[in-house]
Amino acid sequence: MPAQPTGPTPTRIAFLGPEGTFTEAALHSLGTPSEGGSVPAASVPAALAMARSGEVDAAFVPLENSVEGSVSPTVDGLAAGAPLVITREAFLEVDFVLGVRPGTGAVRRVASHPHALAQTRGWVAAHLPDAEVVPAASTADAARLVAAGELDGAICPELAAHRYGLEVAATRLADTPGAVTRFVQVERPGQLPAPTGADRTTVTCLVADRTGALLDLLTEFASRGISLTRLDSRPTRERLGVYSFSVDVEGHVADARVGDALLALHRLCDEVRFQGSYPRADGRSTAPVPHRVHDAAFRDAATWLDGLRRGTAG
Ligand SMILES: O=C(O)C(=O)C[C@]1(C(=O)O)C=C[C@@H](O)C=C1
Repeated sequence: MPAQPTGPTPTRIAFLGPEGTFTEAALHSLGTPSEGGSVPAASVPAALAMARSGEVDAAFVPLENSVEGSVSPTVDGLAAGAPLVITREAFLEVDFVLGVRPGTGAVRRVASHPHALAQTRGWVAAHLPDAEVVPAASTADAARLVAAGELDGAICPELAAHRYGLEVAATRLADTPGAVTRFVQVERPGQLPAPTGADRTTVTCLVADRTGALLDLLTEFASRGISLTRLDSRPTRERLGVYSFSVDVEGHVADARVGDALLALHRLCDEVRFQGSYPRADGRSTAPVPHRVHDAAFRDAATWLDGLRRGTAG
């Protein structure tokens, strides 16, 4: 069951457009936006910029796909620039059709979003071996370009083919059936969604280029019984070999073990960027954690230390 944020619902949300993208479908899966409430953006960076400037209340963007992995423009776009925090997420199963203008003969130039091209590489090699493959800003943008006569075929959601008046020439193009993309809503920092018991926290950490830096970082989570659900290393663009780590972990910053891990990361890393605690939407609850890292264990330990410092306990 999709989890809902507890803060005020944003009224205007920019999404990776144009109309007909998987991103739009995922946004609508969370509830029908009010009239004019969802605003198409030309790219992920454009959607994030609109949220940062206040032109919209939030941006809705793809973050990771079960077959192709992370969506780099989103991971990188959240790691740099004014802070944005994730407030909710959605999952959508993605499959693709080949959209063509009615009456099209040979498909010489076929386009889609790079993530979609990567997920249909095998199908294209088998069925359109001679076609030129062209990257597009999104799957729906590819459909729009085909409708405008600039390309012959779009690898896109069925909805986008219909939206741009294309004929569906082939279905089920995904090389790996059942692929799922995870989308996130990001907003300027404000009130956090309340903990639900099945939450996720996202942080990006910059650590000095030294032996064991990643191991040290992971140890802070492992030693507190915190499970990771995503780990990305991304170049900082300074020089070869310097990376930042973007991680999703189970739990909410309000949970003692997660808060304590973030304190440790703050001491350990050159920079820690908190990118939100929010309900997870995959319906999975947090893996059971040992008693030693329950909130009560942290409270007990703090009381004990306080007693030592006051000289009232031994
Ligand atoms: O182009 C779209 O329709 C998108 O929503 C983007 C996107 C992505 O970035 O991964 C979303 C899901 C699919 O994996 C392919 C493309």
